[in-house]
Amino acid sequence: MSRIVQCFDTLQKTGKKALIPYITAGDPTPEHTVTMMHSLVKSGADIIEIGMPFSDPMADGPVIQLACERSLEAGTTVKKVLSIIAKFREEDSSTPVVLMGYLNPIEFFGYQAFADAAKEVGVDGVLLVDLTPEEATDVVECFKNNEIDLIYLLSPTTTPARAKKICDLASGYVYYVSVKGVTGSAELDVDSVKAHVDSLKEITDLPIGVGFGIRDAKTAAAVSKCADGVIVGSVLVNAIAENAAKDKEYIADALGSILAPMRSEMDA
Ligand SMILES: O=P(O)(O)OC[C@@H](O)[C@@H](O)c1c[nH]c2ccccc12
Repeated sequence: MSRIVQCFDTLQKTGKKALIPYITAGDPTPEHTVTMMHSLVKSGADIIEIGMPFSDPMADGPVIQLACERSLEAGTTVKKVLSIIAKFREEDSSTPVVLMGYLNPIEFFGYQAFADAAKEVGVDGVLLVDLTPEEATDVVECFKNNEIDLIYLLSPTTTPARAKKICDLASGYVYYVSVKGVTGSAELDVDSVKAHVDSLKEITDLPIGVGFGIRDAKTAAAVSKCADGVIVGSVLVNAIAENAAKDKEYIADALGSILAPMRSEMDA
């Protein structure tokens, strides 16, 4: 059983929902990330989504675009991201880690080489934003052979037929994007999310995580009532930006103080 499957299994037994924070690896520098990851776990994260910085992050709004810029500026490479995960694993062997990224840098690294290295350092899942189910086959094999879960995005505009096709390829969980648009959106309509998640539940048994536009504890709790997990990115990344000049413990605490209230409100 993969760490991700196990995680959702345990949560389900205790009636809890997954809290999945996102940060960009290497933001503001590669030296910061591991400390931040441990702080996120301490503050209630069940799974951590780590972004691999990319120069042209099409699905990201300004907050995460700038995080990618800071990270690339600080010299973060795919190799460096993998070494960050290895370092995190020295002290945490249980929290699932999902690497999120765009195909270009990974294609350059080599899909098989990347999947092998990701497995080696303890990555549990990958979310490749621009990997379409049509072109997925050989790429998918590289990850499947390494027992790495492939997380796919479903959006409000995904047709039921396509959603079914994607869910059949996916493992671990599926990621329902709550709004049309990019990361860091302001508006999320809980009723519409609930309706979409309910209809996805009819076509898949995989857990459903919901992300985009969740920035406070109240919204996190409301969304967690209608899904299996909530993903929170830009509000954390924004706190990194605001405190980028401070030391890493300070930033790690700042992240914890955003995440912890979400955890308590979700569990209340
Ligand atoms: O930032 P938000 O609105 O809280 O949404 C989470 C999101 O940032 C994270 O999951 C993510 C970062 N980059 C992405 C690109 C595509 C899909 C998802 C993502």
